[in-house]
Amino acid sequence: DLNSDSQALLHFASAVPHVRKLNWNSNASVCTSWIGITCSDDGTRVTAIHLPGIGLSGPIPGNSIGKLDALRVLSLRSNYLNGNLPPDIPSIPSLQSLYLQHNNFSGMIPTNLSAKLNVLDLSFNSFRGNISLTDENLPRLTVLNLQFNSFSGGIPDLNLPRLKLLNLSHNMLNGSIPTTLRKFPISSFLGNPLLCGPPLTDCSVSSPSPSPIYLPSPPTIPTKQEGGKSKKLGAAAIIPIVIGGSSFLILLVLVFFFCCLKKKTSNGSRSSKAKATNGGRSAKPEDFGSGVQEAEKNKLVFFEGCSFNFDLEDLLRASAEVLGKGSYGTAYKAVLDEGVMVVVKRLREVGVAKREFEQQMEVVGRVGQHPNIVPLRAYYFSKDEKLLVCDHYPTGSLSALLHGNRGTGRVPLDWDSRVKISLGTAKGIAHIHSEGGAKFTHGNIKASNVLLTQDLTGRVSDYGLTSITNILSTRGIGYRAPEVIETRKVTQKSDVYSFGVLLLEMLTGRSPLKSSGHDDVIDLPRWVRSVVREEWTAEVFDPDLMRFQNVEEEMVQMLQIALACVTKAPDMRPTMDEVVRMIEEIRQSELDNRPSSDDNRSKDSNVNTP
Ligand SMILES: Nc1ncnc2c1ncn2[C@@H]1O[C@H](COP(=O)(O)OP(=O)(O)OP(=O)(O)O)[C@@H](O)[C@H]1O
Repeated sequence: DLNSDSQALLHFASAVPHVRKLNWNSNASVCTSWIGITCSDDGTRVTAIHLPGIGLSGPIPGNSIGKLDALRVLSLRSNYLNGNLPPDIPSIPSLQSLYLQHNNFSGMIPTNLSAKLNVLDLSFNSFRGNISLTDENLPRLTVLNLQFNSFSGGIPDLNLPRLKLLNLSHNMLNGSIPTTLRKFPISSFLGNPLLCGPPLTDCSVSSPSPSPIYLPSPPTIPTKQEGGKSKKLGAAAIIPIVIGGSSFLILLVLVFFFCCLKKKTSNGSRSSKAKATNGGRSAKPEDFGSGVQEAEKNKLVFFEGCSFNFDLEDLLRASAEVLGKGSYGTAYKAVLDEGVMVVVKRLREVGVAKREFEQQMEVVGRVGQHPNIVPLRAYYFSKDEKLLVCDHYPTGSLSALLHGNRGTGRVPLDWDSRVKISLGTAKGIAHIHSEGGAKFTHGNIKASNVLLTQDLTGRVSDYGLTSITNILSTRGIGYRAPEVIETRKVTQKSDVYSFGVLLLEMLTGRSPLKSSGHDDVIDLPRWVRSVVREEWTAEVFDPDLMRFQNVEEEMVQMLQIALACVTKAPDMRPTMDEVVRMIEEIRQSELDNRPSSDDNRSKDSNVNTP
């Protein structure tokens, strides 16, 4: 009964030290006031325990939680629990979901498991021995996550018809992957150098090459304070910088004079045709057509499949509004005669010749054919003007949705939408990386470059511009990987870092850029790591997210992914394909275990959720 449940819980709380004090006391109601406890509808039994990241440490005593024989969900993930898992816990007959990831449990998995288990997540622990699971004892299993442990031996031939998500990666498993499990993706098995067979390399190949291993830093494990030291430059480095800098300045002044002179003499140029407004004011000096010469020779180049029916003349006649000034140039919203809205980006400082520009546009056009990418519709190149044309997205960017309109009527972006946008964005970047070739990067991943469709699908914009403009966005500095700050070279791994910062932004609700200017930058990864080090992970999350129930587990999983992406060493970061798979796993378990996150749900309506 409820009394014996509360006695067992008090025994657990007194035996297991915890940093964050639990408010469990025998005088208060277990069901309505004890933190982390959910009861059955009639309030007679404890059905779920959610105690993620509260600094629980040491072993769990037997005869404590194991006595809660109406328990359906147990989530003790992201603590410091260690020792063997008491066998009476996974064998609780009613247990459906067991989340113990990111602790330091060791020993073997107990053999007697609840036949009702639906989710078993023991990942990121030190469990060892064989994976002693059988079909018979787990007929309902849909999620099995054992990644990052020390399991050894062969994988049992599990025929689990309901299993949707399997992750055995990064263990010490060997032998051939059973045929029943070969339908799972390669990511389910990576990081087991002695494992072979589809989807890994064929077993006939003598020694399968070890797959790359990256170790995401678990949020509750303290890491060393990051060195904030700045390197001093020696004279040998300063002299070329000074000489280079001065020559560049002189060149700039000359170019400026030349441009002024040229402008004065080019009367009657097309610029007079363009009507541009900026919040109702004329924005003549900013007209995106002012550099267009000999329009008949340099027509707009449309990409294949583009259904737009306008030409350069129409574009230059359109009324335009400045959307914003970015590092690569100014973006205008242009309304064409038929009411069609497009965005014209006027590039500045294009550092390549026409041929190279066209080649890059070919790649950009090809890469843009994906549901999570803003396709480029057309471009224009002449000596004095370079324009890119794409669709206008009235819903705006992720940045606007997260940080804009902080007033009272504001509707915060809910968790499910954030997961959907993150997954879409990750897929878009992964596509850019695979379709564009190993050297092709986005180079400027940030929340204002993730545009949203009406149904909140994330689409990545502004890709592939770093190589033609030779500009590193100063506005994106808070998203920039540490190695890019040193080398000024963007890579696919630096895109992964920037995406990690974007995930942190989405989780914390904090922007890595302060609106007051680009010098004022928050180092989000450093801030998050420091809060996590203080052992209270929940503090990092956006207060707007805290009102959605039963999403903490997913938020912590997403935080793990973000922290893996912002690992300092580029090689240790996952690839974007891996990131997509990791987010999909969250999405999948979310779909399997939880109705959508709306704030009206009753506390007990989804006890199957961590
Ligand atoms: N196609 C579009 N539809 C709607 N809004 C857009 C579109 N393209 C850009 N924007 C918005 O216009 C503003 C200016 O965009 P722009 O890309 O020029 O600069 P940025 O993203 O702030 O910086 P950067 O040049 O470093 O990418 C941003 O707020 C961006 O979200």
